[in-house]
Amino acid sequence: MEASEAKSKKTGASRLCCLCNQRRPVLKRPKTLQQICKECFYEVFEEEIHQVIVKNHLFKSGERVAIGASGGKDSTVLAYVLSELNRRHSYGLDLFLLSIDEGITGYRDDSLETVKRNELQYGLPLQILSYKDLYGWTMDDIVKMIGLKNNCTFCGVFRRQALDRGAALLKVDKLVTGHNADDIAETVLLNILRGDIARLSRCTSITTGEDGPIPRCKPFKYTYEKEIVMYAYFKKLDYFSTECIYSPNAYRGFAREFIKDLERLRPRAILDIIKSGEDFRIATTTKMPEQGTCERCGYISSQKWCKACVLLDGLNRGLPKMGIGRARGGVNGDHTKETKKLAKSIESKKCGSLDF
Ligand SMILES: Nc1ncnc2c1ncn2[C@@H]1O[C@H](COP(=O)(O)OP(=O)(O)OP(=O)(O)O)[C@@H](O)[C@H]1O
Repeated sequence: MEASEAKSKKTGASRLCCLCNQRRPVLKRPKTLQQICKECFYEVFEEEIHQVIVKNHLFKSGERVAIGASGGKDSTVLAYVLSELNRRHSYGLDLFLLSIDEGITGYRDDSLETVKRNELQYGLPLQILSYKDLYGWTMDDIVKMIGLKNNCTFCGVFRRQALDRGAALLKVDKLVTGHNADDIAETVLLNILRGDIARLSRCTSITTGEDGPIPRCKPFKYTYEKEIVMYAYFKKLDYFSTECIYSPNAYRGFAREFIKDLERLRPRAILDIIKSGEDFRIATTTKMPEQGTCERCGYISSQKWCKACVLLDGLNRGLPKMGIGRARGGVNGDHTKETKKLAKSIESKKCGSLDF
Protein backbone atom coordinates (compact mmCIF):
# COMPACT_ATOMS: atom_id res chain seq x y z
CA MET A 1 0.00 0.00 0.00
CA GLU A 2 1.25 3.47 -0.95
CA ALA A 3 2.18 5.68 1.98
CA SER A 4 -0.31 8.44 0.92
CA GLU A 5 -3.12 5.91 0.48
CA ALA A 6 -2.42 4.45 3.90
CA LYS A 7 -2.46 7.94 5.42
CA SER A 8 -5.78 8.94 3.83
CA LYS A 9 -7.31 5.63 4.93
CA LYS A 10 -6.22 6.34 8.47
CA THR A 11 -7.59 9.90 8.50
CA GLY A 12 -10.66 9.07 6.42
CA ALA A 13 -9.76 11.97 4.10
CA SER A 14 -10.58 10.06 0.93
CA ARG A 15 -14.02 8.96 2.09
CA LEU A 16 -17.06 10.03 0.09
CA CYS A 17 -20.59 10.84 1.19
CA CYS A 18 -22.17 7.49 2.06
CA LEU A 19 -25.42 8.45 0.32
CA CYS A 20 -24.33 9.86 -3.06
CA ASN A 21 -20.83 8.39 -3.08
CA GLN A 22 -19.70 11.44 -5.06
CA ARG A 23 -19.07 14.43 -2.82
CA ARG A 24 -16.95 14.84 0.29
CA PRO A 25 -18.88 14.42 3.55
CA VAL A 26 -19.09 17.54 5.71
CA LEU A 27 -21.12 16.22 8.63
CA LYS A 28 -21.98 13.17 10.65
CA ARG A 29 -25.74 12.87 10.66
CA PRO A 30 -26.85 12.86 14.34
CA LYS A 31 -29.80 10.55 13.74
CA THR A 32 -27.89 7.81 11.90
CA LEU A 33 -24.21 8.72 12.37
CA GLN A 34 -23.74 8.53 8.58
CA GLN A 35 -21.02 10.72 7.08
CA ILE A 36 -22.78 12.75 4.42
CA CYS A 37 -22.40 15.82 2.23
CA LYS A 38 -24.39 19.01 2.64
CA GLU A 39 -26.58 18.42 -0.42
CA CYS A 40 -27.58 14.91 0.72
CA PHE A 41 -28.24 16.21 4.23
CA TYR A 42 -30.70 18.81 2.88
CA GLU A 43 -32.35 16.15 0.80
CA VAL A 44 -32.83 13.55 3.55
CA PHE A 45 -33.82 16.16 6.12
CA GLU A 46 -36.53 17.67 3.90
CA GLU A 47 -37.68 14.34 2.46
CA GLU A 48 -38.20 12.82 5.93
CA ILE A 49 -40.41 15.75 6.91
CA HIS A 50 -42.33 15.46 3.64
CA GLN A 51 -42.91 11.75 4.31
CA VAL A 52 -44.16 12.49 7.83
CA ILE A 53 -46.59 15.06 6.40
CA VAL A 54 -47.86 12.70 3.71
CA LYS A 55 -48.08 9.52 5.81
CA ASN A 56 -49.92 11.26 8.63
CA HIS A 57 -52.23 13.22 6.30
CA LEU A 58 -51.33 16.42 8.11
CA PHE A 59 -52.83 18.78 5.52
CA LYS A 60 -55.44 18.95 2.81
CA SER A 61 -55.06 21.02 -0.33
CA GLY A 62 -56.57 24.51 0.04
CA GLU A 63 -56.10 24.67 3.82
CA ARG A 64 -54.96 27.80 5.62
CA VAL A 65 -52.15 26.93 8.03
CA ALA A 66 -50.60 29.11 10.73
CA ILE A 67 -47.02 28.44 11.78
CA GLY A 68 -46.43 29.23 15.46
CA ALA A 69 -43.38 31.45 14.96
CA SER A 70 -41.25 32.33 17.96
CA GLY A 71 -38.18 33.37 15.97
CA GLY A 72 -36.23 30.43 17.46
CA LYS A 73 -34.45 27.75 15.43
CA ASP A 74 -37.29 25.20 15.36
CA SER A 75 -40.08 27.43 14.14
CA THR A 76 -37.77 29.30 11.75
CA VAL A 77 -36.65 26.03 10.12
CA LEU A 78 -40.29 24.89 10.10
CA ALA A 79 -41.42 28.06 8.30
CA TYR A 80 -38.61 27.71 5.77
CA VAL A 81 -39.00 23.96 5.10
CA LEU A 82 -42.80 24.06 5.00
CA SER A 83 -42.75 26.89 2.44
CA GLU A 84 -40.24 24.92 0.34
CA LEU A 85 -42.23 21.66 0.52
CA ASN A 86 -45.49 23.48 -0.15
CA ARG A 87 -44.01 24.82 -3.39
CA ARG A 88 -42.08 21.68 -4.38
CA HIS A 89 -44.88 19.18 -3.76
CA SER A 90 -47.83 21.48 -4.51
CA TYR A 91 -49.52 20.96 -1.13
CA GLY A 92 -51.78 23.89 -1.98
CA LEU A 93 -51.50 25.48 1.48
CA ASP A 94 -51.91 29.12 2.43
CA LEU A 95 -49.22 29.65 5.04
CA PHE A 96 -49.11 32.34 7.74
CA LEU A 97 -46.76 33.20 10.58
CA LEU A 98 -48.40 33.61 14.00
CA SER A 99 -46.38 35.07 16.86
CA ILE A 100 -47.34 35.60 20.46
CA ASP A 101 -45.66 38.49 22.22
CA GLU A 102 -45.49 37.43 25.86
CA GLY A 103 -44.01 40.80 26.83
CA ILE A 104 -40.53 39.68 27.91
CA THR A 105 -38.14 42.58 27.47
CA GLY A 106 -34.74 41.59 26.11
CA TYR A 107 -36.05 38.26 24.83
CA ARG A 108 -39.34 38.23 22.96
CA ASP A 109 -39.02 41.78 21.63
CA ASP A 110 -35.71 40.77 20.01
CA SER A 111 -36.96 37.44 18.69
CA LEU A 112 -40.01 39.15 17.17
CA GLU A 113 -37.67 41.32 15.14
CA THR A 114 -36.33 38.06 13.65
CA VAL A 115 -39.87 36.90 12.82
CA LYS A 116 -40.55 40.24 11.12
CA ARG A 117 -37.49 39.67 8.92
CA ASN A 118 -38.67 36.08 8.22
CA GLU A 119 -42.00 37.54 7.07
CA LEU A 120 -40.14 39.34 4.28
CA GLN A 121 -37.57 36.59 3.60
CA TYR A 122 -40.20 33.85 3.16
CA GLY A 123 -43.06 36.04 1.91
CA LEU A 124 -45.43 34.79 4.63
CA PRO A 125 -47.98 37.17 6.21
CA LEU A 126 -47.38 37.69 9.94
CA GLN A 127 -49.91 38.15 12.74
CA ILE A 128 -48.69 39.17 16.20
CA LEU A 129 -50.86 38.97 19.34
CA SER A 130 -49.70 40.14 22.75
CA TYR A 131 -50.47 38.99 26.28
CA LYS A 132 -50.87 42.68 27.15
CA ASP A 133 -53.73 43.11 24.67
CA LEU A 134 -55.32 39.75 25.38
CA TYR A 135 -54.97 39.59 29.17
CA GLY A 136 -53.89 43.04 30.30
CA TRP A 137 -50.60 41.64 31.66
CA THR A 138 -47.12 41.17 30.19
CA MET A 139 -44.83 38.43 31.49
CA ASP A 140 -42.58 41.20 32.80
CA ASP A 141 -45.54 42.44 34.94
CA ILE A 142 -46.34 38.90 36.09
CA VAL A 143 -42.74 38.13 37.06
CA LYS A 144 -42.59 41.43 38.96
CA MET A 145 -45.59 40.26 40.95
CA ILE A 146 -44.88 36.55 41.46
CA GLY A 147 -41.12 36.23 40.99
CA LEU A 148 -39.37 33.67 38.81
CA LYS A 149 -40.82 30.57 40.43
CA ASN A 150 -43.94 29.30 38.67
CA ASN A 151 -43.91 32.05 36.04
CA CYS A 152 -43.72 29.37 33.32
CA THR A 153 -47.14 28.09 34.41
CA PHE A 154 -48.72 31.46 33.54
CA CYS A 155 -46.76 31.76 30.32
CA GLY A 156 -47.58 28.24 29.06
CA VAL A 157 -51.30 28.47 29.84
CA PHE A 158 -51.65 31.93 28.29
CA ARG A 159 -49.62 31.01 25.19
CA ARG A 160 -51.71 27.99 24.39
CA GLN A 161 -54.89 30.05 24.46
CA ALA A 162 -53.28 33.02 22.68
CA LEU A 163 -52.21 30.76 19.80
CA ASP A 164 -55.80 29.49 19.50
CA ARG A 165 -57.10 33.05 19.47
CA GLY A 166 -54.55 34.07 16.84
CA ALA A 167 -55.51 31.06 14.73
CA ALA A 168 -59.18 32.07 14.96
CA LEU A 169 -58.29 35.62 13.93
CA LEU A 170 -56.40 34.34 10.88
CA LYS A 171 -59.27 31.93 10.16
CA VAL A 172 -56.81 29.09 9.66
CA ASP A 173 -57.70 25.40 9.52
CA LYS A 174 -54.59 24.24 11.36
CA LEU A 175 -51.77 25.43 13.54
CA VAL A 176 -48.30 23.88 13.27
CA THR A 177 -45.55 24.21 15.85
CA GLY A 178 -41.83 23.47 15.80
CA HIS A 179 -41.88 20.89 18.60
CA ASN A 180 -39.16 18.41 17.69
CA ALA A 181 -38.34 14.78 18.53
CA ASP A 182 -36.18 15.79 21.53
CA ASP A 183 -39.04 17.93 22.94
CA ILE A 184 -41.47 15.05 22.59
CA ALA A 185 -39.14 12.44 24.12
CA GLU A 186 -38.53 14.82 27.00
CA THR A 187 -42.26 15.31 27.54
CA VAL A 188 -42.89 11.55 27.47
CA LEU A 189 -40.32 11.17 30.22
CA LEU A 190 -41.72 14.05 32.28
CA ASN A 191 -45.26 12.75 32.02
CA ILE A 192 -44.08 9.34 33.24
CA LEU A 193 -42.18 10.97 36.11
CA ARG A 194 -45.29 12.96 37.09
CA GLY A 195 -47.68 10.06 36.59
CA ASP A 196 -49.70 12.25 34.22
CA ILE A 197 -51.40 9.54 32.19
CA ALA A 198 -53.82 11.85 30.41
CA ARG A 199 -50.96 13.89 29.02
CA LEU A 200 -48.77 10.87 28.35
CA SER A 201 -51.40 9.52 25.99
CA ARG A 202 -51.71 12.86 24.18
CA CYS A 203 -48.15 14.11 24.03
CA THR A 204 -46.93 11.79 21.26
CA SER A 205 -49.85 12.47 18.91
CA ILE A 206 -48.73 14.26 15.80
CA THR A 207 -52.10 16.02 15.54
CA THR A 208 -54.08 17.05 18.59
CA GLY A 209 -57.00 19.29 19.47
CA GLU A 210 -59.23 18.00 16.70
CA ASP A 211 -62.14 18.26 19.14
CA GLY A 212 -61.05 21.74 20.27
CA PRO A 213 -61.02 25.13 18.57
CA ILE A 214 -58.17 24.29 16.18
CA PRO A 215 -56.15 21.15 15.36
CA ARG A 216 -52.42 21.43 16.05
CA CYS A 217 -49.73 19.48 14.20
CA LYS A 218 -46.08 18.78 14.86
CA PRO A 219 -44.37 18.06 11.51
CA PHE A 220 -41.00 17.81 13.37
CA LYS A 221 -42.19 14.96 15.58
CA TYR A 222 -39.36 12.73 14.35
CA THR A 223 -36.83 15.47 13.57
CA TYR A 224 -33.79 15.67 15.83
CA GLU A 225 -32.97 19.00 17.42
CA LYS A 226 -29.30 18.65 16.45
CA GLU A 227 -30.28 18.23 12.80
CA ILE A 228 -32.54 21.29 12.95
CA VAL A 229 -29.61 23.32 14.30
CA MET A 230 -27.30 21.95 11.57
CA TYR A 231 -29.86 22.67 8.87
CA ALA A 232 -30.34 26.25 10.08
CA TYR A 233 -26.57 26.68 10.25
CA PHE A 234 -25.74 25.33 6.80
CA LYS A 235 -28.67 27.17 5.18
CA LYS A 236 -27.67 30.33 7.05
CA LEU A 237 -31.24 30.90 8.23
CA ASP A 238 -31.99 34.01 10.23
CA TYR A 239 -33.08 32.91 13.71
CA PHE A 240 -32.83 34.07 17.32
CA SER A 241 -30.89 31.78 19.63
CA THR A 242 -31.16 33.19 23.16
CA GLU A 243 -32.94 31.17 25.87
CA CYS A 244 -35.89 32.73 27.70
CA ILE A 245 -34.63 34.86 30.58
CA TYR A 246 -37.48 33.68 32.85
CA SER A 247 -37.12 29.95 32.32
CA PRO A 248 -35.65 28.29 35.40
CA ASN A 249 -37.38 24.93 34.93
CA ALA A 250 -34.82 22.67 36.56
CA TYR A 251 -36.88 19.47 36.42
CA ARG A 252 -37.34 19.71 32.65
CA GLY A 253 -33.67 20.66 32.38
CA PHE A 254 -32.62 17.38 34.06
CA ALA A 255 -34.89 15.38 31.76
CA ARG A 256 -33.35 17.19 28.76
CA GLU A 257 -29.80 16.44 29.89
CA PHE A 258 -30.69 12.81 30.58
CA ILE A 259 -32.03 12.40 27.04
CA LYS A 260 -28.95 14.11 25.59
CA ASP A 261 -26.75 11.61 27.51
CA LEU A 262 -28.78 8.69 26.18
CA GLU A 263 -28.54 10.10 22.66
CA ARG A 264 -24.76 10.27 22.95
CA LEU A 265 -24.67 6.55 23.78
CA ARG A 266 -27.36 5.54 21.32
CA PRO A 267 -28.82 8.05 18.85
CA ARG A 268 -31.98 5.97 18.41
CA ALA A 269 -32.87 6.51 22.08
CA ILE A 270 -34.93 9.60 21.21
CA LEU A 271 -37.07 7.70 18.69
CA ASP A 272 -37.40 4.75 21.07
CA ILE A 273 -38.72 6.94 23.89
CA ILE A 274 -41.29 8.43 21.50
CA LYS A 275 -42.24 4.90 20.42
CA SER A 276 -42.66 3.82 24.04
CA GLY A 277 -44.91 6.83 24.65
CA GLU A 278 -46.99 5.93 21.59
CA ASP A 279 -47.37 2.33 22.69
CA PHE A 280 -48.62 3.10 26.19
CA ARG A 281 -52.21 2.08 26.57
CA ILE A 282 -54.49 3.69 29.11
CA ALA A 283 -56.30 1.30 31.45
CA THR A 284 -60.05 1.73 31.17
CA THR A 285 -60.15 2.42 34.92
CA THR A 286 -58.09 5.61 34.53
CA LYS A 287 -60.47 8.56 34.76
CA MET A 288 -59.89 11.02 31.92
CA PRO A 289 -60.98 14.68 32.11
CA GLU A 290 -64.20 15.54 30.30
CA GLN A 291 -64.06 18.49 27.97
CA GLY A 292 -66.53 21.37 28.28
CA THR A 293 -66.35 25.14 27.99
CA CYS A 294 -65.21 27.79 30.46
CA GLU A 295 -68.20 29.56 32.05
CA ARG A 296 -66.29 32.80 32.00
CA CYS A 297 -64.67 33.13 28.55
CA GLY A 298 -66.10 30.22 26.57
CA TYR A 299 -62.69 28.62 25.88
CA ILE A 300 -62.37 24.81 26.10
CA SER A 301 -62.04 23.60 29.67
CA SER A 302 -62.56 20.47 31.69
CA GLN A 303 -63.38 22.64 34.75
CA LYS A 304 -65.91 25.38 35.51
CA TRP A 305 -63.29 28.01 34.60
CA CYS A 306 -60.43 27.46 32.16
CA LYS A 307 -56.85 27.60 33.44
CA ALA A 308 -56.19 31.03 31.92
CA CYS A 309 -59.24 32.54 33.67
CA VAL A 310 -58.25 31.02 37.03
CA LEU A 311 -54.72 32.41 36.72
CA LEU A 312 -55.94 35.79 35.47
CA ASP A 313 -58.43 36.04 38.31
CA GLY A 314 -55.64 35.41 40.81
CA LEU A 315 -53.47 38.08 39.17
CA ASN A 316 -56.27 40.66 39.05
CA ARG A 317 -57.19 40.04 42.69
CA GLY A 318 -53.59 40.46 43.76
CA LEU A 319 -53.48 36.77 44.75
CA PRO A 320 -51.38 35.31 41.92
CA LYS A 321 -50.45 32.18 43.84
CA MET A 322 -54.09 31.23 44.22
CA GLY A 323 -54.19 29.93 40.68
CA ILE A 324 -51.14 27.77 41.18
CA GLY A 325 -52.27 26.38 44.49
CA ARG A 326 -49.98 28.39 46.77
CA ALA A 327 -52.61 30.41 48.66
CA ARG A 328 -55.92 29.78 50.34
CA GLY A 329 -59.19 30.60 48.67
CA GLY A 330 -59.94 30.78 44.97
CA VAL A 331 -62.44 30.43 42.21
CA ASN A 332 -64.50 27.45 41.20
CA GLY A 333 -65.78 27.29 44.78
CA ASP A 334 -63.48 28.67 47.50
CA HIS A 335 -61.75 26.10 49.70
CA THR A 336 -63.60 23.24 48.10
CA LYS A 337 -62.16 19.91 47.09
CA GLU A 338 -62.73 20.99 43.49
CA THR A 339 -60.51 24.08 43.88
CA LYS A 340 -57.72 22.05 45.40
CA LYS A 341 -57.92 19.48 42.63
CA LEU A 342 -57.91 22.21 39.97
CA ALA A 343 -55.02 24.05 41.59
CA LYS A 344 -53.07 20.81 41.76
CA SER A 345 -53.70 19.99 38.12
CA ILE A 346 -52.59 23.48 37.05
CA GLU A 347 -49.51 23.28 39.21
CA SER A 348 -48.37 20.16 37.41
CA LYS A 349 -48.45 21.85 33.99
CA LYS A 350 -45.13 23.55 33.74
CA CYS A 351 -43.37 25.48 31.02
CA GLY A 352 -43.20 23.88 27.63
CA SER A 353 -45.28 20.84 28.55
CA LEU A 354 -46.71 19.56 25.33
CA ASP A 355 -50.42 19.84 25.92
CA PHE A 356 -51.22 19.54 22.26
N1 LIG B 1 -44.19 33.19 21.33
C1 LIG B 1 -44.53 32.27 20.46
N2 LIG B 1 -45.24 32.61 19.38
C2 LIG B 1 -45.61 31.67 18.48
N3 LIG B 1 -45.30 30.37 18.57
C3 LIG B 1 -44.59 29.98 19.62
C4 LIG B 1 -44.14 30.90 20.63
N4 LIG B 1 -43.44 30.22 21.55
C5 LIG B 1 -43.43 28.94 21.14
N5 LIG B 1 -44.10 28.78 19.99
C6 LIG B 1 -44.30 27.55 19.21
O1 LIG B 1 -44.10 26.41 20.05
C7 LIG B 1 -42.96 25.65 19.62
C8 LIG B 1 -42.18 25.11 20.80
O2 LIG B 1 -41.85 26.18 21.63
P1 LIG B 1 -40.70 26.13 22.72
O3 LIG B 1 -40.95 27.24 23.65
O4 LIG B 1 -40.57 24.75 23.22
O5 LIG B 1 -39.45 26.64 21.90
P2 LIG B 1 -38.25 25.97 21.16
O6 LIG B 1 -38.22 24.49 21.29
O7 LIG B 1 -37.07 26.76 21.53
O8 LIG B 1 -38.72 26.32 19.67
P3 LIG B 1 -38.21 27.53 18.80
O9 LIG B 1 -36.78 27.15 18.48
O10 LIG B 1 -39.09 27.56 17.60
O11 LIG B 1 -38.33 28.75 19.67
C9 LIG B 1 -42.16 26.62 18.77
O12 LIG B 1 -41.36 25.94 17.81
C10 LIG B 1 -43.24 27.45 18.11
O13 LIG B 1 -43.80 26.77 17.00
